[in-house]
Amino acid sequence: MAAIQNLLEASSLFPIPSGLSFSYGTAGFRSDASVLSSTVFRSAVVAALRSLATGATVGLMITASHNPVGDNGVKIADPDGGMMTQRWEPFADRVANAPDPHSLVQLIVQFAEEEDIPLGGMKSSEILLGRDTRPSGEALLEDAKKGISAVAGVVAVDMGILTTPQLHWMVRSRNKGMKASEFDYFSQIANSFRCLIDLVPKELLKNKVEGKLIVDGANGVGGGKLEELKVMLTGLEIEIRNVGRDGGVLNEGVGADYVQKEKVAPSGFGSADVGTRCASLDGDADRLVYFRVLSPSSNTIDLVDGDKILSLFAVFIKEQLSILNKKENKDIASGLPARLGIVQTAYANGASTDYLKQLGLEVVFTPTGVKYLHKKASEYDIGIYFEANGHGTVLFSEDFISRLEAKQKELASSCAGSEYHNAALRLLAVTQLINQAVGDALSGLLLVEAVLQYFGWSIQRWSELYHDLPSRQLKVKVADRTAVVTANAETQVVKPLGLQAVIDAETVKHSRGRCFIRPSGTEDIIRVYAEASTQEAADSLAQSVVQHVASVLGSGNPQK
Ligand SMILES: CC(=O)N[C@H]1[C@@H](OP(=O)(O)O)O[C@H](CO)[C@@H](O)[C@@H]1O
Ligand SMILES: [Mg+2]
Repeated sequence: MAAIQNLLEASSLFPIPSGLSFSYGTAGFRSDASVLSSTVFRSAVVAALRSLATGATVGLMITASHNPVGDNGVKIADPDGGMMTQRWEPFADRVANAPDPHSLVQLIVQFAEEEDIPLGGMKSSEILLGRDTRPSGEALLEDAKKGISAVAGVVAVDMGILTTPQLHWMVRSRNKGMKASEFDYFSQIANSFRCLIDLVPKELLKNKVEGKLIVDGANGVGGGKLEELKVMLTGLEIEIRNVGRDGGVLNEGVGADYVQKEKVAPSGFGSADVGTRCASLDGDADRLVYFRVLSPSSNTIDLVDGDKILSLFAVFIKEQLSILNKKENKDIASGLPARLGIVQTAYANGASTDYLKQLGLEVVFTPTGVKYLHKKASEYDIGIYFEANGHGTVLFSEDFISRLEAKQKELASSCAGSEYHNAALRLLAVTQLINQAVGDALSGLLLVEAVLQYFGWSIQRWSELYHDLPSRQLKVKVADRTAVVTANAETQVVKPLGLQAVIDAETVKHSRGRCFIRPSGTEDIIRVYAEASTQEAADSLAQSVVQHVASVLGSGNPQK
């Protein structure tokens, strides 16, 4: 068949580098950019098959997020704008590692048969392509285009340089038959932000949140995009630094991952910024953390991480729901019942979980990686999920949105402008503002700003919602990280046998001690996380577990 011959010829131009193996991991394939040509080509083939299988538009993003500038990566967005279904990950792995074009094509033909995917070009579909600002992105994007055109019937639409969440948003919008350009993205979030600001209760306007927001763009794609968005915003003063134009290197001493893991101010921030509300994006702008520089003489910060962003959103949404469901609300026959769920991972600070539970909220845990959190959050009417590192969003079920729209209409005719009506309008604006496809630093940032204005809170007041337990994260390089197998949302080691008992024995030595280890899905290391009532105790717990891990698994080399 011509289609098969075509695929065979195209793939023979992309030999896989010898001695390497690729894994779809926590968030797509990532590696040194110089070895990724064949992986990107083959991932594009997988994306094309995915779009034929679903009969819908699929996305392919070239990014390595917070990794160093020399790395790159590729991930696939499913038709709903979320991460590619986990069911296809083993196939993506086999495709990436097939030793030669013949075995690759054989694998594809067999999979296409099993999944009933038409390979002969009888069906047509499209892939939206995006990339971040990495210098290697341009050439890799060309490789992706070749992968797509190797599959008959599928066309590539190059959307240019984008943040990862923009691409996911576009895929989702396209498949819903909605406008899906970058301008549409900016318009939707700028308009819904304006709507939330207009709905700030007048009596609270006097508590106006002081001063401007300063944003660290990680020298990545987010800073430039925020500059474009900024001109469409009213009611917010933003200064953007580390946009990547003045010689700064992507993710080097800057960005959300650095700020969250090192707990220091990014480069370009210093004594002049003490006390100011600051935020940091990661390299592809799907993560967001806030911080405040504490002292003119050091770069220590008060970190306001993903757990606190989650808590802020939870408090706000809970308040709007309780306004709508007030017993004395005579204007509506029934309230607006909603199942609100909070989703965290084991990296969530224990103090945040305690706080959220004290608010009476349902908190559940999943393994690391937004693909797990997102899925869990989508089981609720409103699901709020965040990783401590600042990746997360708020998901609203279709059913809840239609009930909310109906309620809004009902209130508009019975009591327009009442607190009930305003609460419904606020929730509707949140459904428009916060990215429904994936965690998005730009839309998350605008929701944080709108909620701070609503409450009239400074960053300091927000940060005082609860006090983080001191924590420490370390990495250990070991001979084979896959030797570690975990269970219970990664909080327990099941293999190697005996290691969990050793971790437990160290943990009980410390007041409020909590510690777990897991193999990273994005780096060739084991991560160690420890928490305790003092920083010294958290450090010492993490350090001693690092040593045990190294001695059980071989070759320890603790790094921050
Ligand atoms: C501790 C940590 O921050 N882990 C990150 C990191 O995954 P690892 O599997 O831990 O390397 O990158 C993922 C993708 O960005 C992100 O989802 C996750 O939270
Ligand atoms: Mg990222």
